[in-house]
Amino acid sequence: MIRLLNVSTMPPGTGQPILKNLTLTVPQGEFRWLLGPSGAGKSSLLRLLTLETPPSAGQMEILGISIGRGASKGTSRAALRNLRRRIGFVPQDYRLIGDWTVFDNVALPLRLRGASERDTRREAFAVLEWLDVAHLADKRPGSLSGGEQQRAAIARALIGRPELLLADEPTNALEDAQARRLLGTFQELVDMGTTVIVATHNEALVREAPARSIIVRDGTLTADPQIQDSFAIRPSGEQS
Ligand SMILES: Nc1ncnc2c1ncn2[C@@H]1O[C@H](COP(=O)(O)OP(=O)(O)OP(=O)(O)O)[C@@H](O)[C@H]1O
Repeated sequence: MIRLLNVSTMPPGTGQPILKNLTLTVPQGEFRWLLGPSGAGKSSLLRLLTLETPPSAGQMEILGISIGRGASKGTSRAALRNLRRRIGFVPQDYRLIGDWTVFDNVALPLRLRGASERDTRREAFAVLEWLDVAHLADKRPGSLSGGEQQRAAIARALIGRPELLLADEPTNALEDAQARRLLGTFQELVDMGTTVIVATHNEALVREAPARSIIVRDGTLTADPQIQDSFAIRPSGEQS
């Protein structure tokens, strides 16, 4: 469950809020598209939800944990660290560590949790295979194509079986078939009780899997005109 009540964010040096008075609830196990024009605040909202940017005002609760103003002031560091490990994030710029292999990048969330090397290998290869990049496990990210890097970043976000998955434009470097396959993965996660929020400009993808949307404009939320009951992938070829 995500709950925001009148939340604003003001990253250091900005002087004014980027996100203003956001009030929002997303129940556990639901899917939301995160939509809005370029510069509207989608990435900023995801950074708030991944706890990278603390709220500057308002109240916020993520996966049952209340996040205080200034983050570290209101919630203990240990609680924030534990909470971060329950969240999977696919950043727009992938943020793969260039000196590490794809395998080590993808394994990181499990290693941070203290998983055994055997479990880490098994899980890492399972997600790498699922995303069709297992053959690249020993390569460095710099030698991969954009789409391969994006799939490695998605694998890293999925490996810990997160309770909350946040993805920033996760299909912009993917081919259509891969993007459609990713929709299937989102569906599986939602079926398992994961909350999934995906920022995208890909209107065709949204048409293919209509769902409720969080719509951001100028740092505020606007109403979703097309309320869908639940995330549902349309059979191929069906038109809206
Ligand atoms: N750290 C920061 N300092 C100053 N301004 C920022 C910062 N982060 C974001 N902004 C500004 O906040 C606004 C929202 O940016 P954000 O990246 O969240 O938009 P977006 O909806 O994700 O855009 P896009 O679809 O192009 O990725 C923009 O005007 C951006 O310049």
